[in-house]
Amino acid sequence: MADSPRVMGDADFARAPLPFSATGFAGKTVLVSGGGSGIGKATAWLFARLGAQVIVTGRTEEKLVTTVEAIRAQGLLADYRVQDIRDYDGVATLFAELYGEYGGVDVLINNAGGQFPQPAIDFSKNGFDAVVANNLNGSWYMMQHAALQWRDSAKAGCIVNIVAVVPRGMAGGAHTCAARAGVIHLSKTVAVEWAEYGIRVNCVAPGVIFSEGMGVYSEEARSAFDQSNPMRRFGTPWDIAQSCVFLSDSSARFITGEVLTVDGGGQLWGDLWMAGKPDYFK
Ligand SMILES: CCC/C=C/C(=O)SCCNC(=O)CCNC(=O)[C@H](O)C(C)(C)COP(=O)([O-])OP(=O)([O-])OC[C@H]1O[C@@H](n2cnc3c(N)ncnc32)[C@H](O)[C@@H]1OP(=O)([O-])[O-]
Ligand SMILES: NC(=O)C1=CN([C@@H]2O[C@H](COP(=O)(O)OP(=O)(O)OC[C@H]3O[C@@H](n4cnc5c(N)ncnc54)[C@H](OP(=O)(O)O)[C@@H]3O)[C@@H](O)[C@H]2O)C=CC1
Repeated sequence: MADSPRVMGDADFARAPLPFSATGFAGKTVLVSGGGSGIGKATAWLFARLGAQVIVTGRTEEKLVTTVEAIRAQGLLADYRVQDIRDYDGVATLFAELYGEYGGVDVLINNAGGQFPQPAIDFSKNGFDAVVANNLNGSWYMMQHAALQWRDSAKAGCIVNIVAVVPRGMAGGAHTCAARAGVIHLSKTVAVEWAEYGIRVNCVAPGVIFSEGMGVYSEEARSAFDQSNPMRRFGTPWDIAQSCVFLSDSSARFITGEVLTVDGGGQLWGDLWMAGKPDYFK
């Protein structure tokens, strides 16, 4: 049971922890999946600059090494592990190793993922399965192993799942839309189940963010992306990194089960076709 509430006053406000203080994450270990590029790389950098020991994971060692070396060159703390998030046993081993080496992680930024653009009617079985395995199953394996470690070591924890803006669907990305909706509702559910362990679970839904990942899309589709929100521009990986820090810091200590949409208003105005707009809709 939580302590009885007490009205905060001047003395409390003078001392309450500041979010985004330059050393706010000192002594914390932050695991960022997909940290070798784009949003994950930016997020690893920001946590490292705020004092955290960051660990980046992904499938391609070269990208992880480049990220870790650049962060270390600034005198900051970074390490990497090669891991495919779709490998359940590998994810279990990753968390066991990090527990042995770093005493576990404090924050999981579940960012690894992606998809290919294609009209849903043309999906092959393997194509659909690969995207769901990547974004839903893989994200879940990471969430569950983080939570198991926190529960078993009686330690609080925080998860931020990077999803996508799915309330209106996502034309040309039905597979990823299904998977991300799954992650959002997994998050809302375990935010309740895991509150008793001191674990907060939130999502960040990025709109169009200009990252290395944009290379997955055709020039025709990509050239319309920046017109899919009322700000009429792309967001940056740094925009998403800051949202991840907000949700992981004391700024969000009373926030769980939430989806923070960071899309320049795209969910309210404009349309996005991941595989290009069919003539019928022009
Ligand atoms: C715009 C705003 C919204 C979001 C933006 C972002 O997310 S930006 C970030 C964007 N960043 C990323 O997305 C990066 C991460 N993305 C990825 O790694 C891949 O997209 C992945 C999720 C498919 C990984 O799957 P994997 O390693 O398991 O791949 P695999 O090679 O083993 O293939 C498995 C099946 O998928 C099929 N298939 C694959 N490509 C295509 C295609 N273009 N077309 C059709 N089908 C395709 C492939 O043919 C096979 O089926 P088959 O032939 O056996 O029937
Ligand atoms: N950019 C955008 O506009 C948007 C992005 N997103 C999501 O944000 C996240 C980051 O995307 P972004 O930075 O833009 O693009 P990137 O393609 O640069 O990032 C995806 C990262 O995830 C890693 N990854 C992919 N699959 C796996 C896997 N199975 N196991 C481990 N690592 C994996 C990739 O590394 P490697 O291939 O080496 O494993 C890569 O570093 C993704 O989930 C993406 O779908 C959502 C909405 C919009």
